[in-house]
Amino acid sequence: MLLPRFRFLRLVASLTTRAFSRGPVSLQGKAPDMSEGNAHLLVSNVRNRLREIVGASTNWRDHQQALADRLSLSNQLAGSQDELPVRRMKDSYIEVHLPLGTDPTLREKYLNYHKGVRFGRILEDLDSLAVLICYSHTHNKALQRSPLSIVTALVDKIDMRKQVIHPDCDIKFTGHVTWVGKTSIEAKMHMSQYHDGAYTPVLDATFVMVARDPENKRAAFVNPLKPEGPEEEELFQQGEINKTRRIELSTASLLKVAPTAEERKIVHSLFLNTLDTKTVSFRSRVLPPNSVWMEDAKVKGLEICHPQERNIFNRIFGGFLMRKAYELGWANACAYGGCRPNLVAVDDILFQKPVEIGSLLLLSSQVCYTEGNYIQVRVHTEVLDPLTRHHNTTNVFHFTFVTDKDVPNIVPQSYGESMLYLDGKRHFNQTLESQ
Ligand SMILES: CCCCCCCCCC(=O)SCCNC(=O)CCNC(=O)[C@H](O)C(C)(C)COP(=O)(O)OP(=O)(O)OC[C@H]1O[C@@H](n2cnc3c(N)ncnc32)[C@H](O)[C@@H]1OP(=O)(O)O
Repeated sequence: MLLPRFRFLRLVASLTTRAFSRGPVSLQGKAPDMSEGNAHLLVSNVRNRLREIVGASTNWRDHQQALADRLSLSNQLAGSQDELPVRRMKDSYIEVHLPLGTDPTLREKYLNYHKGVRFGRILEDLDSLAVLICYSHTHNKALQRSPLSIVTALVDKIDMRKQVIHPDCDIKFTGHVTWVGKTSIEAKMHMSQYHDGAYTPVLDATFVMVARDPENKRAAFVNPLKPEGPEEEELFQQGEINKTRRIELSTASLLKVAPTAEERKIVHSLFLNTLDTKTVSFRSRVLPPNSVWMEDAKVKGLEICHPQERNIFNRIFGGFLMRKAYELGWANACAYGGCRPNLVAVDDILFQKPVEIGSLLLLSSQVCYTEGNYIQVRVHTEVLDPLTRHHNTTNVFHFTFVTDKDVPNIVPQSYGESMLYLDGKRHFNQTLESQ
């Protein structure tokens, strides 16, 4: 059962996102200008299109040569943002189809055991689409290849509008650039599914991508964006607000500053609830009824990063990392709740460092916060250097799941776990607010 407030917020959100769901808001129902040939593109063609844009190798044995070829594009980078032509939102608008209803072979790739759609696959598609949107925004007709390496920096938010994605109905993705900084781009995407004679919204996603030089070493300028009309102005302003919010959240991170007074009270109350009243000891702890120690709500995994999962810049594809993290997080939520959870939101996926091909990637998922029938899961990934045994964090993922019945309360024991709990609570509250 959904929390009453949550249900109300979802309704508000579906009204506010309706304008976006029609495509770039300034188009007023007219077909977008598809001068770059992105009309009626199939998801299966997106990656090939990306390979063409950057000149990526299709065989691993050629990747060194492809990298060397890209190096020569460095002199095509703009020296400043002012040198680049201004773009409109409709310049980057794309519409991409995933014909699950009409292509049974494709369906097999997306089908899960429970006759639903593998959400991890959708995450991969969204990541590729976000990159294509950014290349459409930065497209320069005079150049055969783009000198820019566009990478995923952040999945700001993915809000589910529907919990069921049918495996046998066609899917449509639309999206475009909504905000631009100097070297970063915000892209919003919308996914809908054809069911009962009409396309209905399934999810809204906001990604932040960063442009780098051909070697993926330094940031590179991107074309400015000019919003047209009040609705595009609003989307652009929202992009500014999102940027400020991200800076504020990062400043207030529990990794940097102490919890607020309110949060300290929560932690202390959790601590008091676990004290053994029979002993006068801070050490003796008792698990309250219908609760699980945080320590017992982890699932871990390992991926060996093979060349097959590389992106167009010969690093591990961000979508692959998201799929693996999502599936681990889902499995953890499933084991924790004792039933099949549904995804409510993906929030604040940070791509801190690229993952090199050949890396040993350790994934660790933790149920970090629960409330009623909601489970907040954090997945942390790090690369292990087997020679030096050094660990390096590459990504942090946050997923909110809902189940049909209330789940046990998660209880932190150590101070570190309490911070994870508070961080999970912050993400959960943010999810509720944005719905
Ligand atoms: C062939 C089949 C595959 C086809 C699909 C292709 C898909 C390709 C997409 C990918 O797979 S990318 C792989 C996953 N992503 C990564 O590996 C990125 C890993 N992270 C990094 O490399 C760096 O953290 C990153 C480049 C994102 C940022 O580096 P820095 O922190 O040094 O950035 P810098 O300080 O130079 O700032 C550059 C811009 O990024 C912005 N930025 C940095 N971190 C950010 C963040 N976390 N959130 C939002 N914006 C951020 C920053 O504000 C600034 O924007 P503006 O110039 O517009 O002001």
